[in-house]
Amino acid sequence: MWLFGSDNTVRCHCQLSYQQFDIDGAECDVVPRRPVTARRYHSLVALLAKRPCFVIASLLSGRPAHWPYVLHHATHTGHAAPTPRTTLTDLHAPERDTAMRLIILEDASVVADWAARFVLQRITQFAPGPGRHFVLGLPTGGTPLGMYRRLIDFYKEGRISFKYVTTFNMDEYVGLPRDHPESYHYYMWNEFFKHVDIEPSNAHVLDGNAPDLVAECKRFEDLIAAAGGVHLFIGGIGPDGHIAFNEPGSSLVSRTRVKTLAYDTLEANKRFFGNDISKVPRQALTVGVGTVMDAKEVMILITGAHKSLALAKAVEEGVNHMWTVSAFQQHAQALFVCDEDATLELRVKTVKYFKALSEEHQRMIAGVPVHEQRVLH
Ligand SMILES: O=P(O)(O)OC[C@H]1O[C@](O)(CO)[C@@H](O)[C@@H]1O
Repeated sequence: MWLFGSDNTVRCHCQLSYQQFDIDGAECDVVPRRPVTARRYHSLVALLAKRPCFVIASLLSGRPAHWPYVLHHATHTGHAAPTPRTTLTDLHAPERDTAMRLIILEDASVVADWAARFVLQRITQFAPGPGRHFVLGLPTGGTPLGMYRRLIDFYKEGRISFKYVTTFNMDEYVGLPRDHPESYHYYMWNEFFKHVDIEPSNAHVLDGNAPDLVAECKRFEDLIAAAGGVHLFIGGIGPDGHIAFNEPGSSLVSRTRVKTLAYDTLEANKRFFGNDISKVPRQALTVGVGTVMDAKEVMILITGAHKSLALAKAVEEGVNHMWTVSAFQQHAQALFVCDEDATLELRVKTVKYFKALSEEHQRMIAGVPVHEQRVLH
């Protein structure tokens, strides 16, 4: 057995490694640069037990040069060890197809409906129950409102339950009272939580009034880890391409922290504060790009012409910390779900390409088992 670990770390001896580690057959330790979650550790161990050859786990999302991998030598299973001919493509192969999918729908209401159906499918197929919670990351803002309304409809129709769902919200303003109509606590409770059967103790929103904001951010990360990580993180973006409140220039491996909001964000959000920019809180607590990247799957909702430049930067240009949502090009399972208006700055060929896949995209909300959903990118 070549794998050693504890709840918090994974370390293995291997014959193959990547980039900064010795390559060419020399045994070496591969130590992730940060702890892995207990859930990831356990699922890795489970995979090692099942797979005949070897398994690679990406432990830190981001640019390939920063991805440490755990390579499993198959000695303990009695199968052949991987050979040094393993290609970079093999090293990047995830459990399922890797795909950045752009799903282009008619308008904002169709986006809301599609997103809600996607959540319905994911939760239903996961079959949550006691001791088996589906973990959902949630956004606020105008864009996801329609999705929440559809989810409430599904709940009322008896098609979905949130009893065994744990949620983590992306962000919260600093210093805004919890009962302020623009606080994200207030928003989540009024727009969603109070209408469904979620246990309030399972619905986590950062506390922007905590006496120690840094400790609050750490507590939030710890809670996510204790929940076993996020299955599906849903996000919204700002017109400047920020995800959650990861403003332009944020680190693409950032974690939950305090952020000072950019002028563009204050401008964009003043509509919620009587169009008075001075009333918009200057700071927020936000999950980091790295926090969202850790989710198994990410769905980003983008509607309206005012987000079209951000969408183009997100999917057509390179990964760039000035458009933090572009980081999700490198996520193994990222969906950008947008309306026609948001495609205005995209190239015609980009739009045509992704629209040609729309039949496959529809399968994602049609009850087709996840493992049968192959997008031929
Ligand atoms: O959907 P809207 O109203 O454009 O708001 C999006 C905003 O919400 C956020 O998700 C903040 O919570 C940001 O990403 C963005 O500023």
